[in-house]
Amino acid sequence: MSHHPAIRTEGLSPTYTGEREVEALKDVTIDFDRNRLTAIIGPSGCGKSTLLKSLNRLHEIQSNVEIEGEVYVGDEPLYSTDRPLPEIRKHIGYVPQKPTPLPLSVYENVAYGPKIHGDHTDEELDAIVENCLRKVNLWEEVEDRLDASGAQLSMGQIQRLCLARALAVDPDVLLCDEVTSALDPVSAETVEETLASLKEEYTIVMVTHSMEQAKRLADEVVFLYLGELVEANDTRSFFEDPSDERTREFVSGHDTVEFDAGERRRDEAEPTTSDD
Ligand SMILES: Nc1ncnc2c1ncn2[C@@H]1O[C@H](COP(=O)(O)OP(=O)(O)OP(=O)(O)O)[C@@H](O)[C@H]1O
Repeated sequence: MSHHPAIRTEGLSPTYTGEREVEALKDVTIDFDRNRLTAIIGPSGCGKSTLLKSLNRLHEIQSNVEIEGEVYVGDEPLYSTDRPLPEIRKHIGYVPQKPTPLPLSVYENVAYGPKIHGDHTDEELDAIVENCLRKVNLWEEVEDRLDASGAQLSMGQIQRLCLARALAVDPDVLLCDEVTSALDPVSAETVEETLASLKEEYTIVMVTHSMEQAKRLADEVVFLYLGELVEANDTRSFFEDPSDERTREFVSGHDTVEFDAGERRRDEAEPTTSDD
């Protein structure tokens, strides 16, 4: 347990309400340490996306969800609060799986958030855009086409543009939902390198289906199984000396477990809406 987590959950139990109720997470209490990259892994349907989205109340946009428990961003509660949601969300950037630029220029994709959230001069905006594009190692590739449409970039460049867009409002925490899974191997590697450098400055929580990626990038690993937090540990201990039998099984032959758990979940409930 960290003494100064950037973000933490306490007894978090989100339930999707609909024709059939699904308790997607069961009483999950976890700290996400500052300036660390935490990978959330586990079989299909175990609640990875739900946990990630609970960390900035994103699932509320798409689904009927009832939340028990709380998320704290620093000391501030995310759920039992009167503060406007956009103000809280500003501290928690979210990057989805599918690289999706806004239908705007490269420059405006990054400037969009700061323009909404603050009162900046043109010079300040220029500096924010350049700084964020440099942080994601994209500046040199796009500095001569800042006015071109963001959609004209390659998929790997777009994903780094999305990261730059998330950084532009100066968040503390970055939530990354399988951000390399839609990319070719070379682009995925570039995005991984970017994440590795960003964790020096930000707290990153990342969902991944790739154990190898978790091993390469993560400082901490969180393993979920059927909505339960089974094990959370530093990456090395997690993979070399897992303490729970389910973790051992997953680490040594995760494909089988993934199939079984996915089937069980699908039997339990059919989601009414997709969250992907
Ligand atoms: N919008 C929804 N409505 C109802 N149930 C949902 C909804 N979204 C997810 N669920 C259910 O909640 C549980 C957790 O889903 P979640 O998407 O968080 O898992 P996951 O680990 O991210 O899965 P995957 O690896 O397949 O993306 C599953 O049983 C799923 O069917």
